[in-house]
Amino acid sequence: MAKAQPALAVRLNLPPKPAGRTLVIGAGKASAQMARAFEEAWDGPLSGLVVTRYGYGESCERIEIVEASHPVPDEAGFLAARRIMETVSGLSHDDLVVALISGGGSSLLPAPAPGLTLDDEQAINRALLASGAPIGVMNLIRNQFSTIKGGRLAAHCGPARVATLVVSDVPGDDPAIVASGPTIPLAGTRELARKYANLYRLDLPPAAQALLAGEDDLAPLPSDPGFARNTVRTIASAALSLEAAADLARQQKVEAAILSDSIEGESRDVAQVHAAMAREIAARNRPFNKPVVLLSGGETTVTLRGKGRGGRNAEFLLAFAIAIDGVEGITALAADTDGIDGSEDNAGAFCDGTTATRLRHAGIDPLAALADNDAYSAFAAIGDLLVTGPTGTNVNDFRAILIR
Ligand SMILES: O=C(O)C(=O)CO
Repeated sequence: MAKAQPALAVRLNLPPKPAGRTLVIGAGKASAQMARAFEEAWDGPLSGLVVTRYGYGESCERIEIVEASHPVPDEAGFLAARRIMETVSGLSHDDLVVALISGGGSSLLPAPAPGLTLDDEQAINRALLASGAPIGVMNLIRNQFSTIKGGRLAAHCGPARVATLVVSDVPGDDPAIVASGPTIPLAGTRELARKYANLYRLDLPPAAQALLAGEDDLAPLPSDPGFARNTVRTIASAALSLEAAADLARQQKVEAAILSDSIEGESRDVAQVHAAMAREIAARNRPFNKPVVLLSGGETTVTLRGKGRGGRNAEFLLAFAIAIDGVEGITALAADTDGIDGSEDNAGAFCDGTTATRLRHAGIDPLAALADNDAYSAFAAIGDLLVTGPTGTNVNDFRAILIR
């Protein structure tokens, strides 16, 4: 067994060792790497189970890693959620549960509420993914349909203490939203969920509609006394990744401007604003002097209208490429930091002022590709996809726009 590293333990801000057992549970695209880091840092006995996306596993010595489906849940996730609940059953006041939570956990931990099936939970996820709703709204709605989300897992751990370590991929870094907060109660009522479901015209299965039409159930509240000893620490976030990118740019003698770590909105609209800013800098040196790199993060959304392939970052970049068509001196990267942009095999893509022309030369009409939500195919055709494979972290979107 590898020797524990106290320095890493301090950096991860780990909880003190308990008098009783230490159980590690977790879910998300970064959870396997978090489990491995935890094993390296923890000086004491432990056991546990975490679930991550297919292909995102790591080899751990003492924590079992299970893989399951994302973004639409499957049977493997369903079984993992059940086993995680069993792992934290019957604990004592002296035990410690360490929850390793990162984005993606919502679909990796399906646990349908009474009256719903896994099929229903899959249908709910598909409806949410196609709706264009921001993640805060999606997860508020998901909470209504789950026996594990919204703090229900933490409630099940009682009377043990729960220490949650979070890698945040949500705009604003509210830890209760990351992975639908299995160990952190989320403020939000069924009435609010109903309103959002109507606003985003969610096509929910009948059993989910019936459940949503009913009264609030007994979801734990943030003020529940059972949570008084629990702690939550965010150990990585978009803000930190943007600051690291800015430092790197400055080392290369390029000024960096962090626009925001929490940009939300329809990808193509967000692209228009970023493109307008980049063109303004390219033409007039305002609001920043060249050379500068504009950095931003958050989570944009795509309202599906077409039948093409591609995630929100490729869609952002296709709209951006159209908006800077022919402009010199602008180069952009947009990617999902977990290594997978939506459901394809790319993290994102690159573009510049020649992209739209190169697409036309390849026989692709950029506007038609955008209308069909087919940005992946477009960038694949000209060899401008960014393919990293799973990165082991997940702090959401990353955009870098260099203006020289
Ligand atoms: O809820 C999730 O799974 C997300 O990806 C956001 O954290």
